[in-house]
Formats: sequence, structure tokens, C-alpha cells
Amino acid sequence: MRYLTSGESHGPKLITIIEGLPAGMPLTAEDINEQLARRQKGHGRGRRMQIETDTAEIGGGIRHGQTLGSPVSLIVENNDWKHWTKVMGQGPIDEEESSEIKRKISRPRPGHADLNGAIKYGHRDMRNVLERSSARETTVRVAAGAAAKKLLSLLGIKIASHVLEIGGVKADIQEYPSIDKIIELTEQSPVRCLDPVAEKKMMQAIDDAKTNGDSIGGIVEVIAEGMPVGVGSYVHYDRKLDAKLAGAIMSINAFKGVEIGIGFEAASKPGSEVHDEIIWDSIHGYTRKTNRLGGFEGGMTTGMPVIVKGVMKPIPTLYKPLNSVDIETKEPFAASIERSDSCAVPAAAVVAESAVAWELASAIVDQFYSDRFEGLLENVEKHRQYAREF
Ligand SMILES: Cc1cc2nc3c(=O)[nH]c(=O)nc-3n(C[C@H](O)[C@H](O)[C@H](O)COP(=O)(O)O)c2cc1C
Ligand SMILES: C=C(O[C@@H]1CC(C(=O)O)=C[C@@H](OP(=O)(O)O)[C@H]1O)C(=O)O
Repeated sequence: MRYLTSGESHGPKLITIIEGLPAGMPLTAEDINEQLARRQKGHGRGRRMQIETDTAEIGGGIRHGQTLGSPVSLIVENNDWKHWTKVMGQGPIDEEESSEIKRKISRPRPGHADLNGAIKYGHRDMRNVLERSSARETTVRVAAGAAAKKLLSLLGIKIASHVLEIGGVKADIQEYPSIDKIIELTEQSPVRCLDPVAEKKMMQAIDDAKTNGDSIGGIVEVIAEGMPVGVGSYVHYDRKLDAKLAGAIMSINAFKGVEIGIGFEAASKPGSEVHDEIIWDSIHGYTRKTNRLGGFEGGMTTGMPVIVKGVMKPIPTLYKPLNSVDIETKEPFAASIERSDSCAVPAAAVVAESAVAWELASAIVDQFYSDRFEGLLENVEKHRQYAREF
């Protein structure tokens, strides 16, 4: 499967075209909208999220609540567009227009895409860069991820995400609840955190950062349960599914690190405390006593829960801006201030969940291919039975 997205942050709309979903799979606008609404929540977001009520219009590929096998297109309108029709106008610029509309952004923000993007594409107005480098684009990535989540759920694969850390405040989770409980609890938490004590401290850390004109990052975790064993492959570097997941997490705006299972902790532990012992019973077949390797061995799923963490850096736009250089005058200046979030880690957890869902669904469609959803389901079930009896 593959998808592309188009659209600028303050342009008229965002669009994704998804190719490769099997025909006959139930999928509705409600399935997509539920996920879009989750991405909009979270303590620490700026005013933009009050302007938007992200909902998807289906442009094609679905009839009577089922996929047709043709490309699925999803369109999300930017409510904010009505405030930007002149600045983001698509026709040639009218010389009579006010200077505000022609005002160029020439002070790049350290940590954003502004300067590198301007040099790369030759834009003297860095609005031409920030409009597309903005994480507004993650709206339609979540829309594509919602289709992937639907496919996974119909195959009995559940996926959840939660926030482990914000601005140095760590969640203390002694024992993980069931995946259904994680889904339920994170929906009730303003920072998508499973530890109510840490939740309050995280909110305070976000408020403090905002008051100080600063921003903070954090760590999110995605968990997927019910993946069949042996998805992905060890035979080629580009077929390793753990590598694809790492790439997907790193592709999210502001993500700077990924771990699968215990990840970096493995460096300081002996093998006996890293590898998961193999056990067998007649109902489940082969499983592992522990899951420190996060559901992967040899680039393939083990059948244990897939566990992926991602590190998000603090948001680069600061109300107390860092020093930068004006590209017109070459003079040092404080960087431009664009309206901004002070922390978007809770929203980014939903984006990470979508990114992981997409890669898992894509790998399943590749490996158990059928043009029909029923055929895919049959192939996955046959494989599950084969693996249990192996
Ligand atoms: C959900 C989400 C919301 C974000 N909101 C902002 C924001 O309001 N202001 C900002 O400067 N960056 C924000 N970012 C981060 C930037 O988009 C990101 O830092 C930028 O695209 C540069 O990419 P890089 O950090 O991966 O190098 C956000 C990221 C995510 C995932
Ligand atoms: C619009 C979204 O996030 C935006 C991501 C973003 C950035 O630079 O990445 C900058 C801000 O844009 P604006 O200046 O319009 O407020 C965020 O609000 C969104 O998540 O839907």
C-alpha cells in the first residue's frame, strides 16, 4: 500500500490518496473522523486547534460503506483558510495588494525547516517552506492511518498509544493494563498518560513552559497486539519491518529517536536479561516468557505485542525566540514568531499510532495479499493456524 498527501497548513484543504486497500473492506467517514478528533486533543496545543474541527470528506474509492479496490481519497478542509485567502492566494500576486500580503518571512526559526528549505528550493519568502513543513500535514497522515487501523482491527489486531514522558516528567507504570484499558484511560487523560500523578506534573510542566515562552518535548509509546508471527523478513535490509517502523516514527515532525522494546537499555544489559525465552503450549503454539525485544526478532514479528517508542523534541517556535539571522540583511535577529503549540506530545502519540498502524497494515497486505478483503482475512487466519500447529 502507499499514500501521498498534498496541502499547505493555511491553504484550502489537505488531501491524501491511498492505494492498495483491498476491495470489500468496511470503511466509513466516521472511522476516519474518530481518529482525526483524537489528534486534535491534548494539553499544550495553541489556538489553531480551536479553529479547526477536522473531518474527512471521502473523494472516491468507497461505496455504501465499503472500499472498492480503487484509490481512496480523503479531503480535510482547513477552517483557518478563510483568514488566509489573500496571503495564501493561488493566483499571481496583484501589485496593487497591500504590503501585508507581500510581506516576506526572512527570519528563520532555529529547529524548524525554514532555512534549509529556503536554500534548497530557492524561496526568499520562508512562508513557502513553513506552510508545508508544518505538522498540519499530520492530519491527513492520521486519516490514512485510520484506514490502516480499521484494516488491522478487522483482522483482530489492536493498537494503542500513550505518553511516557513530557519535559522530564516520567510516567510511573508498575504494571501495564490491558490494551482496551489503555485505549479507554488515555482518552480520558488531557496528556494521554496512564499515570494520574505524572499527568498533573506534565500539565504543570507544559503550563510553565508556556509562561516562560518556551516549549517541551517527550516520549510516546505505541503498542500493537495480535500481529501474526513472521510478518516482515530477514532476507533483505528493506524488508525488515522493525526498520520500516523506525523510519515511520522518524518521519513525524520533531521526532528525533526511536526504540523497539527496551531499545537503548539493551546496550548495558547482559544477553540473559535482553532476549526473551521461548515457550510453547498447545493453544497458542510458540510465545515468549517476556517481551523485552518489543515483538521483533530478525526484522520479523514474533507474535508478541509490537512495542515502539518515539522521542519528540521541544517545538521549535518559541514566544521567547532564539537568535537567528535575517536572510535579507544578514543581521542577527530574534527568529520570527508564528502562532505555536507549547507542547504537542499527546497529539504526536496519535500520529505515531497512525504511522505504526500504516506500516503494520501495509506489511500484512504485502504478505497475505488478496484483491478482496475476505481473501486477505482468510489468508491471515490460515497463517495463524499454520503457525500455531508448527
Ligand atoms: C502534532 C505536532 C504539532 C506541532 N506543532 C508545532 C508548532 O505549533 N510549532 C512549531 O514550531 N512546530 C511544531 N511541530 C514541530 C515541527 O513541525 C517540526 O519541528 C518541523 O517540521 C521541523 O522538523 P524536524 O523537527 O523533524 O526537524 C509540531 C509537530 C507535531 C508532530
Ligand atoms: C495546525 C496544526 O499544527 C500546527 C503545526 C505547526 C508546525 O509548525 O508544525 C505550527 C502551528 O500552526 P499554526 O501557526 O497554524 O497554528 C500548529 O498549529 C495541526 O496539528 O493541525
